[in-house]
Order: sequence, then structure tokens, then C-alpha cells
Amino acid sequence: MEMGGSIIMKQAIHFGAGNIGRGFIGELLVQSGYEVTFVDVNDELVKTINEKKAYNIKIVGDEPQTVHVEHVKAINSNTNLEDLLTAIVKADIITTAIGPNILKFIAPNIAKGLERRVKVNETPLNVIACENMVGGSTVLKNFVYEHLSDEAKPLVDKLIGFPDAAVDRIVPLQHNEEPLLVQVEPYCEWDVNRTQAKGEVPEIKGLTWVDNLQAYIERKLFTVNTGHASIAYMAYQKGIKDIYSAMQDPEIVAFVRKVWGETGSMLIEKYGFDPAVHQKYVETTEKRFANPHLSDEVTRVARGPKRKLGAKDRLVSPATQLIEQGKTPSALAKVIAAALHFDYEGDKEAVEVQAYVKEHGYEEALTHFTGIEKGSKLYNLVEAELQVYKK
Ligand SMILES: NC(=O)C1=CN([C@@H]2O[C@H](COP(=O)(O)OP(=O)(O)OC[C@H]3O[C@@H](n4cnc5c(N)ncnc54)[C@H](O)[C@@H]3O)[C@@H](O)[C@H]2O)C=CC1
Ligand SMILES: O=P(O)(O)OC[C@H]1O[C@](O)(CO)[C@@H](O)[C@@H]1O
Repeated sequence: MEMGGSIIMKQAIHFGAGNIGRGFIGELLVQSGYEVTFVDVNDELVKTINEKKAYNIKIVGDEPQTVHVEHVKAINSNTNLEDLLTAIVKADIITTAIGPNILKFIAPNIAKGLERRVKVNETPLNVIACENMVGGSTVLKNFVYEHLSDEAKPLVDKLIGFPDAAVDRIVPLQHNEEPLLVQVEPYCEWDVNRTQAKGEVPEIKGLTWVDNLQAYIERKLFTVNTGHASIAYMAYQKGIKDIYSAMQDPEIVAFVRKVWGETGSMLIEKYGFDPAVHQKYVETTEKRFANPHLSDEVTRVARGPKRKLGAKDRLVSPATQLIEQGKTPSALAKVIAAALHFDYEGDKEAVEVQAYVKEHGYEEALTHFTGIEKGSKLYNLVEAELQVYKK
């Protein structure tokens, strides 16, 4: 929109100015005509964004490219809550990429902002959690509602949508001399559930509004993330440090193909995907993992084993669903066992899991972290795989 010669941009608030925030969601929002206000608790990062007001993204692949992203600023929500609440009142879209475990911590501030907004602004607004999880925006919504007054709830129900999303782009951990630079892979996919959105859905470059998100998110989570996690946990046991090197190991490649055979069979039966189309998706994923220009640490991809061992996450959920279909998830059982043995001391969740294993043993830990019932078919499959780690 143009007024008196100056362009008025749409306003986006994005929680989490990290790799996905700057290297994926922020970029697409700016390219779609939004000014992006990043919200973060890392004061140095917030100050640098406000000082530079722009950053670069390096897309690394066979045809490298640099994208310059402008129209960005940042708020530290710990020290400048008032600015955040004012921004929420005026926002045209809110997105997050902070990690599934952090959603509950941003919910109180989002609730405060929405409480203020719905009294003065009747424009619908969508809040999209862009995390590696099924139903992330719904989880955020439930946390937000815990902090809303009874008076605000009906208005928030009417005006504020929390459409769930699937996001896919590999952005490794990195330390660049240029502080805001992010190196990313060329591939990206962002699917959002249209049926949960409020108002007219905005056109955002790279965002596809879909009516059957569950199929998209399960295909992504149980192919990209299950495959990635399988490679990472197996590579860790072999002392391999990065994903590219793991993809040069024929045993690991053969293994992850077996995992994809299992998850593919579950997805094809459940959603009716065309097997040839699904196979293409798997092959694209395998190529992405073998990108020689990305240096992605095994410990990053394996991070958070407690979360990744959860019943609804990338390992146990497809394994359970395979069993329900009368199949045997042998490869997935091996990965679950390897995840229980991921003893990287630099990962808080790994330390917690290992402490539990040490005190209670693998079998109790298996039930404790995955919810898999003792004596069930999946329990027995994983238990057999755990014997290797007891020697
Ligand atoms: N890195 C990747 O390749 C991908 C990551 N994801 C998902 O995106 C999410 C973010 O991942 P990354 O960007 O890799 O992590 P990251 O660690 O690079 O970024 C997270 C950011 O959130 C900030 N943060 C932490 N607590 C906060 C709070 N209370 N309020 C505001 N900001 C806060 C951190 O300071 C950090 O800047 C995760 O859910 C991850 O699973 C999804 C697809 C790809
Ligand atoms: O970000 P999480 O859930 O810890 O898991 C790492 C995974 O996320 C990604 O960063 C992106 O999907 C993958 O590289 C990897 O499978």
C-alpha cells in the first residue's frame, strides 16, 4: 500500500530469530511484502538485527546464491514487553520457529497481546507455529487459551486462527563471521492448514495453503525427519560426525532406505499416496541429505532425544502405526534403541535420558520415554535391539 509517497508494509511478528526464523520464514515474509519484527530473548541477536536492519542468506548447492533480506527489526520480549504487545495489536500475521518445548513460554505474552488486540482491532489474524511437530499451532493455541480471560475468549475464537503447519528446510548450526548470515539448502516447503485459518488467507511466497495438512505433515515428519534422525542416531554409534559423511557410508544408506521402506508403506496405506510419487519424494530427500555443500552435525540432527522418542514424534508414531497396520517396524525399532543410547554430553535431553537409563535400565527407560507398553510387539522388537548396547 502506498500513502503520500511512502510504502506501508504489512506487519509480521516472528518469534525466534534463529536459523529457521531468519533463514526461511523471515525471508519468505519479507519477499511477500511484510516488514518482519523478530521476537527473541537473545539480546545480542536482537541488538544486531536492530543495528543492521538487514541480513544475508546464502543458499548453498550446485548453484549458490545470496539473498539480501531487508525490512527487519527485533524486540527482546524479556526487556521490552510493551513494544511486543503494541506490535501484536497491529500485526497482520504471527509466526514462530523457537522449538516445540518453548511454545508454552511465549504463550502468556501472546495471550496478553491478543487480549489487548481483540478489544480494538476486529481484523482476523493467523498465528502459525512453524516447528517440527504435528499440530504445533494447536498446541500453542491451547497454551495461549490458558492465559486468556473468559471475556476475551469468544472474541479470540472469532478473530484469531491458529492454523497448523509443516515446514521443511535444512538449516544447520553455524558460526559465520557475518553475525546474521544464515546458510541454507535450496529446498524449502511450507504447508499450512487452510481450514483452521481465520479471514481471507494471505498470499505468501513459498507458503501453500492445504486442506489435508495431516497427510503433508506426516509425509514430511516420517520421511525427512525420521530419515534424518535414523541416519544421525546410527552415525553417532559409528563415530561419524556429520550427515554428509554418513551418506557416504553404504551401510547407513542401505539402513535409512529400509526405514523409508517402512514409513513409506505406512503412509501409502494410510493416505493413498501414489507409490511412484512417494518414491520420488524419498529420493529427493536422500539427495538433500547428501548435499556436499551443507555441513550438518550429527549431534544437531539427533538433538533432543527425549522429544524425538515421544509417542507422537518421528520414531515411535510411525512404528506404532505400522504395528496397527499389521506390519513389523524392524528398522525403526533399531533406531529407537539407538536413540535411547545417544549419550552425547553436550545435549541436555541426552544427559537426562542417559541418567534415567543408568538408574532404571534400558527397559524401564523405553516405557518411560516412549510410552510403549511393556510386553507389546513394539516393546519386544526394541528390547531385542537394546541387547547390543548392554554388552
Ligand atoms: N534448523 C532446521 O533445519 C529446521 C528447524 N525446524 C524447527 O524450527 C524450530 C526452530 O529451529 P532453529 O531455527 O533450528 O533453532 P534456533 O535455535 O536456530 O532458533 C531458535 C530461536 O528461538 C529463540 N528463542 C528461544 N526462546 C525464546 C523465547 N522464549 N522467545 C523468543 N525466542 C526464543 C532463540 O534465542 C533462537 O534465536 C524448531 O522447532 C525446529 O525443529 C524446522 C525445520 C527445519
Ligand atoms: O529440529 P529438530 O526437530 O530437532 O530435528 C532436526 C530436524 O529438523 C530439521 O532441522 C529440518 O526438518 C532436519 O534437519 C532434522 O530432521
